[in-house]
Amino acid sequence: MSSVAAYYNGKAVLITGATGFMGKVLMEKLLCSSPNVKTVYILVRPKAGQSMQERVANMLQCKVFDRVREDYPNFQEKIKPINAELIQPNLAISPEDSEELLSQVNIVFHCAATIRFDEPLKRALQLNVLGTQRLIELARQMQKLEAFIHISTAYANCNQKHIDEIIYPPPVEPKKLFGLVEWMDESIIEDITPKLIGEWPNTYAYTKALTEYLLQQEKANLNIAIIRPSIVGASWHEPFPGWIDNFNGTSGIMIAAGKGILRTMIANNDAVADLIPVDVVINLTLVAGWYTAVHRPKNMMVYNCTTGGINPFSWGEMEYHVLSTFKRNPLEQVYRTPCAQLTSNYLINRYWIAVSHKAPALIYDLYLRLTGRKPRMMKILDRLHKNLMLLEYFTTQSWEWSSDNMNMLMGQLSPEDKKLYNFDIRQLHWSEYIENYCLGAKKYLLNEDMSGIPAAKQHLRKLRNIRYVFNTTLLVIIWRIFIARSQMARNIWYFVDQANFKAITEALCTGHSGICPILMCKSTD
Ligand SMILES: CCCCCCCCCCCCCCCCCCCC(=O)SCCNC(=O)CCNC(=O)[C@H](O)C(C)(C)COP(=O)(O)OP(=O)(O)OC[C@H]1O[C@@H](n2cnc3c(N)ncnc32)[C@H](O)[C@@H]1OP(=O)(O)O
Ligand SMILES: NC(=O)C1=CN([C@@H]2O[C@H](COP(=O)(O)OP(=O)(O)OC[C@H]3O[C@@H](n4cnc5c(N)ncnc54)[C@H](OP(=O)(O)O)[C@@H]3O)[C@@H](O)[C@H]2O)C=CC1
Repeated sequence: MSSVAAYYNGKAVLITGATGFMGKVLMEKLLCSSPNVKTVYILVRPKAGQSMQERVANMLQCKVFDRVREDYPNFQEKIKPINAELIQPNLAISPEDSEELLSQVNIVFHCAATIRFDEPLKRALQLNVLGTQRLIELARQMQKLEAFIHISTAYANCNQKHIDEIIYPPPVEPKKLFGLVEWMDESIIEDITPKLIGEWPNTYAYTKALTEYLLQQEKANLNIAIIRPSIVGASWHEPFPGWIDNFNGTSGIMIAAGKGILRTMIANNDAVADLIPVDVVINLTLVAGWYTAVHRPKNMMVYNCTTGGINPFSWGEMEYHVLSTFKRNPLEQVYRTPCAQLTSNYLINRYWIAVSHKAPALIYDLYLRLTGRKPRMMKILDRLHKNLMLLEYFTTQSWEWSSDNMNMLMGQLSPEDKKLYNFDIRQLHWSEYIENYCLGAKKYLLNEDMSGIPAAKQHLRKLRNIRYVFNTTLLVIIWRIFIARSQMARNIWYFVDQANFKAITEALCTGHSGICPILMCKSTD
């Protein structure tokens, strides 16, 4: 029997952020690998007019739970949702629920966070930093707690070029900012945000750095470990290849490229695209939970969970594999044929934005207007450009992360555990992974069926023909304008015309055509 799986059997586990991308995969893997886990408590808030119960019922219908549903049809009985809101005092957990958590929970996985790069600082502080502080306060009172695992990000310390598995002190004490959040007006906080976040590219990475430091300060006798994944992508193997459920980071950009909307973006072709499959992160997280609880390391362990130093992959390679996959397996009703390029030159990028993004969008929106429909392409582009601008910081630079603790953890595993909780990314074949990722985005994000590929290819052919006709018409119009305005152009045209006339007459007389069909002029032989 696997030691890690055996550890979780009979344990009560608390997960925050269980309705999110990583939380769902964590819950699924836990229930699948340790079906005798005692209880999985999940902190869930009501949202978008749905009660907590409705949200959980909907979530459990999700495809990601197909495997566990098939293997353990009663898995839902293990899940106990708790109404909670991380930005409220005491997490807004009722006294009864709180009592149950305090007496039962053995291990906490803290995944909840706002991951938006444009989150106002006040909200990011309230949720990411203060929310964690509140959870730690709760954890301190848990009588049977064995480990507390916090999910951070590999980019929390992106102001460093080489990132070790240690906690870096932030420029401001997190607790000093709590007061600010309480009394200062939101608009004033907005105004001073650039000054406060300093070298950090956004409020997300900044608050994640503050949270790591806070955990170190608040640790006391708690057994805490921090997991720092880089850019989390679709699953590699589990629960099935290519599973993804959001448009964050890479996924939205991939789809925009596949739809033919994205033609140019700022990125360094040679910079490392530090993508990590979600199942790798979750396997490492579960193993770290076991290790923290069983071995109780003296110092708080930090696990950088990245690929760049072990199995590097660049943005240039990413571009190649994404486009190649979408050419072979097109998305439905694409706007234009997928064709895009990465450039680190801002001028060239601006040029292509004007020529290849905005001009066609204006024409398309005009066409929609003329046919009585609502124009939408410029709106989509505005959103895409905003998104790209926020990601630029990450696509133009490379970082180095040490991964000694991840390697150490691997060394602790039995062959059986290594298989069951595989996080050995040396085995990852990028071309295969990216292909599955793109197909996963097609199937699970856009709900497109693979049987629609022949029709999608037909649509691509139609677009190609439209492009040929459009380009030829444009060329003729430009040439006509040129001829009308330039004597030299008229002379060339006259010369070509004469040459063609001669060639045709000769051919008619001799029965042999020496005309070059492309240039429509006589070949030189
Ligand atoms: C040239 C060939 C290209 C080949 C591919 C190359 C890929 C390059 C990718 C580069 C990626 C670099 C990523 C670096 C990231 C480093 C991150 C560090 C890792 C982390 O620790 S954190 C996790 C990452 N966090 C994020 O990624 C958050 C970034 N996003 C945001 O901050 C916000 O989403 C953003 C960008 C401000 C946009 O906000 P907004 O405009 O308000 O839109 P929403 O995201 O709220 O979405 C609203 C709504 O629309 C749906 N949606 C979003 N995108 C698409 C899409 N492309 N197609 C269809 N629908 C989309 C979205 O799901 C929402 O729907 P709802 O129903 O939920 O309302
Ligand atoms: N995705 C990525 O690329 C990376 C993610 N990470 C980290 O991994 C963790 C999980 O990320 P991911 O799953 O992608 O993020 P998601 O945005 O998919 O999930 C975030 C989760 O946090 C919950 N949450 C947000 N606000 C609150 C609140 N006020 N009260 C209670 N719960 C709340 C959300 O609940 P609700 O459904 O109610 O909104 C959701 O369950 C985060 O800590 C993130 O920083 C790290 C590196 C990369």
